[in-house]
Amino acid sequence: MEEIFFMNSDIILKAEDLYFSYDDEQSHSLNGLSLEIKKGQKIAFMGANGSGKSTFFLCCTGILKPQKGKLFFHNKEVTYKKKELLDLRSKIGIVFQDPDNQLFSASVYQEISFGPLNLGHSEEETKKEVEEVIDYLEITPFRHKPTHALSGGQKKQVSIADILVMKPEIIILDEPAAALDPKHTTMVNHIVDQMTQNGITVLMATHDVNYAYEWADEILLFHEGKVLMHGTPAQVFSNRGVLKQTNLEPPAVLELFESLCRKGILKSSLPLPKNLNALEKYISDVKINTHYGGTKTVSKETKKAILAVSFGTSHNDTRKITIDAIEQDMQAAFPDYALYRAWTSKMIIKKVNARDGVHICNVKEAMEKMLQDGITDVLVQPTHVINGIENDLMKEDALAFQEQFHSISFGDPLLTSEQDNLAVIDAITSEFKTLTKDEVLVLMGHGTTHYANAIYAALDYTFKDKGYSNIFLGTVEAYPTMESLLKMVHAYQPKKVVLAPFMIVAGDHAKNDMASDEPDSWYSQFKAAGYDVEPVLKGLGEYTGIRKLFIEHLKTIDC
Ligand SMILES: Nc1ncnc2c1ncn2[C@@H]1O[C@H](COP(=O)(O)OP(=O)(O)OP(=O)(O)O)[C@@H](O)[C@H]1O
Repeated sequence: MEEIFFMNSDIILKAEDLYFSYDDEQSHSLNGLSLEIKKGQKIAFMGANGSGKSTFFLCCTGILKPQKGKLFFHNKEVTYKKKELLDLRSKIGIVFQDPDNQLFSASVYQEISFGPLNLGHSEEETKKEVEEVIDYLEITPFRHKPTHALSGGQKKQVSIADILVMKPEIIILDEPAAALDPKHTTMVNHIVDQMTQNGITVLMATHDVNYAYEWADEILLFHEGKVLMHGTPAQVFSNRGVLKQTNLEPPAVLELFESLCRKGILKSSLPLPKNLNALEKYISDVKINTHYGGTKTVSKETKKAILAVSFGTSHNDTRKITIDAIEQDMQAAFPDYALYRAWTSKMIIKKVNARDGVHICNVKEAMEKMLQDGITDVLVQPTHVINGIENDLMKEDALAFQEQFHSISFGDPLLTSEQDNLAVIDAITSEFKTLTKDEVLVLMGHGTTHYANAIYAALDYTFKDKGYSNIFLGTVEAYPTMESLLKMVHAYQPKKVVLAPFMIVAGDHAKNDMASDEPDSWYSQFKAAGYDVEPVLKGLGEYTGIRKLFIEHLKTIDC
């Protein structure tokens, strides 16, 4: 019986623990590979030579059969039975790196018509399909040449035509620009763009970091036959550790952007530029405009708004005294501005909607709402703690509306400058004035894989530098970890540990990971280490000093 699994309907292709060996299991070219591909996405497969990308592609099209593991296409397990393979190959097409491995007919027409005829299409149908693709891929000028007499670029066009004529759902391109000159590379890239616009899912193996960074929705980084990391191009290319491990360099535009930030020419709080044009725009905005973003011609009437962007929380108790309180302070400080709210966590928005019937806008929806309300100038103030992934994505979403507003300006997240760090230390120490020398305060930050995570360890250091040797800052998801905190607290030898969230709200993490009785909560772990432990369920949004700092960030951009 066919095995049908429940999966997210967006997932078109899924690999589960695939193993493949070319040499009777002496070595594994696929080594427990698992991945999921969403429909309509542009996925770049990257990684060192020999990391298994092509082997995976050959398994997807049934040219190779994995020795272990499962592959699903549209939720259905690929069984590699002969009958099924023909159908699979008409839906998942592969364009090989070397066209000579693909083209085997004498003429261009014969070559492109082979697939449809093989699928049983009539001569007439096939002719129509082939002519369409010849026209679409601009093959007409060399359509009468024998295939062996074509140039490398022309052969590539024909090998793409071979696949496109089958109207596949997924196209796999194995280094499509390899050995092509810049003109033909641009042409192939253009064809790829058209394919994705037409809803085809494109999987592309490439070593071109600059192209992948700009083109892909997601990068899958292969290493030794499995996926080492996957994520948006910004997430993957910000992780220098994994790039080094997979022999990749960061894209030039990112290196240049970081260098300009280090020199103080650009603010590192800007979203990562997607390409050289975006970077150029940042640079030209520096000269002419302290804001960047809005390009719409100034209208006589301006209508200003603040968009307060938070991660969000499903805990109404903490929301009222943190996010709501911050927004109330913003409104009080800027009475002439309309105030809008957006949250960035899709999961929380969904949860609140289902539970309370309340719809909270995401950033895009809030921008659309402001447009409808006739807002011309927007100050976007995140309540994010650090300049991490959430903040970058939020800016990308807001800037998608760049052309429709006169100006869009962004306030910095909580911890952006040296002064911010000192102000946050002040806000926290005034909140915990009664802390004695026998007691330590351990703060729980969120933590992220983004390089901005370094701020947590830096702030922990600054607490000590400013004389607060009994205040420690760790994170629930990254470094500094609970393990480091236990060591550091142990070295201090306190009588009591006070725990508090270093997050805007005292929500799930504070209630569960920090303060609950669960054996792996921070409360239980410090308790088990022999300390008297007092959790304080107070989000940073409740601290007057923290709310004040967000208002100052807003005032900095309102000029
Ligand atoms: N036909 C083959 N016979 C034996 N071993 C092979 C064969 N093809 C690939 N391999 C081995 O399988 C491993 C994975 O190779 P694969 O071609 O899948 O990597 P890749 O990530 O596509 O590399 P590249 O970036 O160089 O195209 C390598 O160790 C390679 O030597």
